[in-house]
Amino acid sequence: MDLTTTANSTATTVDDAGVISLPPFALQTLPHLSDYLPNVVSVLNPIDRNPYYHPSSGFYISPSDVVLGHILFDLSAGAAAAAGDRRFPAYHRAGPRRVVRFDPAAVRAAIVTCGGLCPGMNTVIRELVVGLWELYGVREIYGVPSGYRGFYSEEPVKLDPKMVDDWHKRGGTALATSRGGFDLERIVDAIERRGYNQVYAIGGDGTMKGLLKIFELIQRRKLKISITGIPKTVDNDIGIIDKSFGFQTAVEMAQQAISAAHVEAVSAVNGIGLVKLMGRSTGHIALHATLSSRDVDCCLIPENDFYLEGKGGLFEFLDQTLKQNGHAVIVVAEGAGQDIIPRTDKQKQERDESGNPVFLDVGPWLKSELRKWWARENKGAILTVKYIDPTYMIRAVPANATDNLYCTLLAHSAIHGVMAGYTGFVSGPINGNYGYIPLEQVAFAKNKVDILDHKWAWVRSVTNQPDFLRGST
Ligand SMILES: Nc1ncnc2c1ncn2[C@@H]1O[C@H](COP(=O)(O)OP(=O)(O)O)[C@@H](O)[C@H]1O
Ligand SMILES: O=P(O)(O)OC[C@H]1O[C@](O)(COP(=O)(O)O)[C@@H](O)[C@@H]1O
Ligand SMILES: [Mg+2]
Repeated sequence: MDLTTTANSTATTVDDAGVISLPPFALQTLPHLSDYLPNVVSVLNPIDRNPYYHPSSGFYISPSDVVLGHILFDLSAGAAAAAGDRRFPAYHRAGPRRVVRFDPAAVRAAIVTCGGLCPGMNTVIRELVVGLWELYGVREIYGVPSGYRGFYSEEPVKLDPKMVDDWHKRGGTALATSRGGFDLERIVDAIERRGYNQVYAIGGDGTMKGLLKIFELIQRRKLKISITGIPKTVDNDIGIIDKSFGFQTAVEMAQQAISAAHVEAVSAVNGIGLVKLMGRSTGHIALHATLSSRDVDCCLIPENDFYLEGKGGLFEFLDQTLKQNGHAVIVVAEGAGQDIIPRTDKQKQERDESGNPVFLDVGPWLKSELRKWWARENKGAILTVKYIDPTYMIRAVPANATDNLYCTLLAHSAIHGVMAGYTGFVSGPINGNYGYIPLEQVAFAKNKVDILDHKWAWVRSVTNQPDFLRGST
């Protein structure tokens, strides 16, 4: 099939019999080394010669294998017509290619971890090392310490399967990570000087934005270096992919904090258990932890502004809940309520080393506001607020079994793509299958909680919390 032609054909149609033809998909072009280097080697995939594994007929992925970015459609004629000539993205499927564009003996691979921690980072590193070594016979694999700054300021660490053997059992990143230190020219100069021709960057949205700049400079310099990003974010704030590795582990860890808050709340007179969870600009952890716990009475996330006083506000809701149940559990994402916490202009400007906004701590602020409210409104009665902040505990742990498996598939997908000569891409699960996504898209695709969809409606029906749309309740 000629995918280019398919990608360019036209609109949704509804024929006389009411049969709907959906618009065709648009194949998302992946950058490839051969785009700017005409003479890149082509060799048969060394997996073919593996003495222990004989690839089956369907083992190699062809360039026309795709994963669809959208799998839900409304087939009613009206909806199809409304879709018009909108084309739906299709991504190249991840996996081994019959022909690779690197001689494994000539590969010098660099692995770097950037940004905040996330369960599973060590597993990804381990599987990159083991996969490159065992599947492709690569022997020159280096860990870049301390994030992006490590390229130009630290000595690399040579890695081999023996060294990384038990890394999947450890939290954090054995390579160390950091924020800031992004000096484009110095990083690319160092990559060139060290002779790396494959770079695997494990990081979040910031890392991907930086990697895009690295990729563009490498292209301008016409270097034979493949660049790939492995999406990491405990907050699950990266778009296009189904979810990020380590997220499930973090949600699981959050349960312990919520259970403790619940026990404290039910064991006190007018007890409120307040738990703050990670989520700088997205409330996925808070939302998923709430849905899986069932002990939560109110979930506050950055995507849904809330207010304290008056009709439909948090205090009114808590008043009712305490009267009804004698206790309440609140989960608040760290990025929630930032607009209503008083702050100075200087505080509003504050940024971390990577340029991320520095938030005021919503947990202690909310705890203090609850106490003030109670003192104002309920003179004489007891109120107990127990505040739990498990922040780093949910991300500084090893990945659970599901996340470990996910990390392995991610690492292998990345290796296969890079060995095939693709560059400037990110691997990730798309609707349950692994695909390659242009780095440019991932760097700017934000995954926010959609408060109009069913999942948030489910939170509201589980908690009965207000929607915080003033005047509507
Ligand atoms: N817009 C950007 N351009 C270039 N580099 C960036 C950009 N944003 C972040 N970075 C760099 O990427 C690295 C990780 O970013 P950070 O935001 O801390 O974590 P994460 O990648 O997990 O979001 C840091 O070294 C930071 O300097
Ligand atoms: O490690 P730090 O700098 O304290 O950062 C804390 C932040 O890191 C996060 O875990 C997200 O980090 P990333 O952007 O690196 O994925 C947020 O939830 C939290 O706000
Ligand atoms: Mg980030």
